Order: sequence, then structure tokens, then C-alpha cells
Amino acid sequence: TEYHLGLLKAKLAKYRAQLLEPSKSSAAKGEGFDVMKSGDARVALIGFPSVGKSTFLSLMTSTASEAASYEFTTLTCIPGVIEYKGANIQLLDLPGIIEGAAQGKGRGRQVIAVARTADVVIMMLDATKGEVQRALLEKELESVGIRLNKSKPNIYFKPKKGGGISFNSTVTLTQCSEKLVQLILHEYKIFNAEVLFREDCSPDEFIDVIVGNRVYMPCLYVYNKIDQISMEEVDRLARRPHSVVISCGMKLNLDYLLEKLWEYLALTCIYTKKRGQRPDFTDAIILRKGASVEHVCHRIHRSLASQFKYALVWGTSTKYSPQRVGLTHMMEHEDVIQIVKK
Ligand SMILES: Nc1nc2c(ncn2[C@@H]2O[C@H](COP(=O)(O)OP(=O)(O)OP(=O)(O)O)[C@@H](O)[C@H]2O)c(=O)[nH]1
Ligand SMILES: [K+]
Ligand SMILES: [Mg+2]
Repeated sequence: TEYHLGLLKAKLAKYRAQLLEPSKSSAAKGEGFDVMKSGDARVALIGFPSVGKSTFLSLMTSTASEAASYEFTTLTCIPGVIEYKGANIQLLDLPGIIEGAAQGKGRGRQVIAVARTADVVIMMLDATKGEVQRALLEKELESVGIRLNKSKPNIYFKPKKGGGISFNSTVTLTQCSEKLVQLILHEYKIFNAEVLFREDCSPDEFIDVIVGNRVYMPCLYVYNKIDQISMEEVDRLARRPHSVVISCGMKLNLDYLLEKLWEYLALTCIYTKKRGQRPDFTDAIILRKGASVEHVCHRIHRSLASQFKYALVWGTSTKYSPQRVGLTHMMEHEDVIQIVKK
């Protein structure tokens, strides 16, 4: 049965991809909401109609987005900016989405296209409504290849010109076997490839690796309108994983939500230092995870990278402090850098 299930899933994933094909071309025609990326990070507000997305945007940013008790008040993408710890976080208010969004119901497709471009998704939920909303939205995002709060499966996969399928694993596998992996690959008409499982992955995760173009995104489930539910219910929701409870109406727990959002964004703050001076801890350079010295240079000045000789770095990214590094050195959160020009 494991084999049948695995195969069935491979087939399903393939048909689903085909189903979604025409949507790609319509998106290419410019159907999406064109909002410029700006600031240090982007957060998309996804949720059913009237859960309080626009109320939230108006509260957290200096942008006003119309809020009302009727559904589909918001019809387009409205950007605002949250200033927090020296970072400018772009917050996007979006139209509500409903079941069938991925198939193009309402503005679902456009909303999901924007969600794919975000660094973090805030899934806003109405605390007075049941859990079913959350499951439905998760399904919609899953069906278009967005993976919430999951990391990329640790599988090495490389299609080859010949030589058949070579399969290896560095851990004991409880969900996949060589035979199942082969069956799934054949389903995708792949007969030559190198596969190395470095993690005990499921058939679904393996399919994700074959298909590619999946987006692995942190997601915060934000339960709004807690002013309308019992204490016991608030307590229960707040303890769910990746969840925060708030009330926009009564301005409850918004500070905590910001703290959590900051944690989920996992931005890298770099402090600069001039020779013979103390680091400037008041003005951080904020970068996404995985930034190099070169990224830091570009942030300071357009031409700095071309004049770069070496840099001295203090912090967790180096073995000793300070350490002399080149442009490709990867920076870590709260490192201090001094750049020496030619
Ligand atoms: N009781 C209560 N009502 C709230 C709260 N936050 C928002 N609302 C109300 O919920 C209704 C919908 O709010 P909106 O901000 O328009 O919701 P939305 O998610 O942007 O809705 P669409 O744009 O239609 O998708 C409004 O009547 C708000 O006043 C809250 O914390 N508590
Ligand atoms: K509304
Ligand atoms: Mg709205």
C-alpha cells in the first residue's frame, strides 16, 4: 500500500501541476498586483474576508486601508511600512481569499502570487470562527507549492544523462525505499539520476524535490478578535505552534506579535566600525539571511565593492575576532565590520 500511495501522490502532484499551468501564463500577462518591493523585508497578510487584515495594517503602519464589516472590502494590494528595530518591514494588506483561491476563485491567484514573494506570511484568522479556516487556507497555499514552516527536504537529487538511478541514504528511512523512489521517478519519466537522502523524508517531500520551484516560508498564525472569545479559548489558541493571539479592536498583544514577527523574519543586523573608533550600534545595516561582505558593501555605497581591499569582522561568523575576510565571507547576525579600501 505504501508504494501505491506514493505513486498515487506522484500522479496527483503531476496533474495538479498541469491544472495550474494556464494560471502561469495569465500571471505572466501582468495579472498580479504590481507592488514594488521596498524596505528590508516583506510580509503578506493572508486570510479569509473580514478577519481584520486591513484593520491590522492601519494599526501597525501609517497607511490607512479601508476596513468594514462586509466581506471583500479590500480589492487590491495595499502596502504599508512597519518600522521596527531600525528595519523597514513592508506589510501588504491583500483581498480576502476563500476556498478555491488557488483555482482562481475571487482574486485568489493574484493574492497567492504575492504571498510567494513574501519573506513571512501572516495568516490572519478570526478567533471566533473554527479551525477549519486555517486548514482550508493551508490547503490552498500547499496546492500551489508554498510550504509553511517547513525546511527544504535534505535530499540531494541530480538528473543525469545515463547510468540509471543511483540511490543512497545516510540515515535509516522509514517512509521511503529505493523501490518507491524509483517508481516515483519513473512516474516523472526520470530514468537516470543520483539520489541521496540525508534525512528520513516522506514520499511527498521527495516529490517536492523532484518538482522543484517550491517555496519554503515561515508563517505566523495570528488569531484576531480575541475580545470576542472566552479566556479558555484564548489560552488554547495561544498555545498552538506558530500562533499568536491578538485583538486589533482592543489593541491587545500587538507588541508581542511584532517580537514574534521579527524572530520569524530572522534578519541579519550588521554594525559598521571605522578604524580606531567604536562600532556604531545605533545604526545597523539590515540584511536578509545569507548575506556576504559584498552585500554589506553594496548597502554602504554602490562603488565600495570595487574599492574593497579586505574587511575585519568581529562576531559569530569568524573563528577569531577580528578576522581578516574577503568579499565572499558570510556575515552573521550582530557581526561588526570594518572595511579597508584599496
Ligand atoms: N471585535 C473585533 N472586531 C474587529 C477586530 N479587528 C477588526 N474587527 C472588525 O472586523 C471587520 C472586518 O475588518 P477588516 O479590517 O475590514 O477585515 P479584512 O480582513 O481586511 O476584510 P476584507 O478586506 O473584506 O477581506 C471590521 O468591522 C472591523 O472593525 C477585533 O480585534 N475585534
Ligand atoms: K471587511
Ligand atoms: Mg481588507
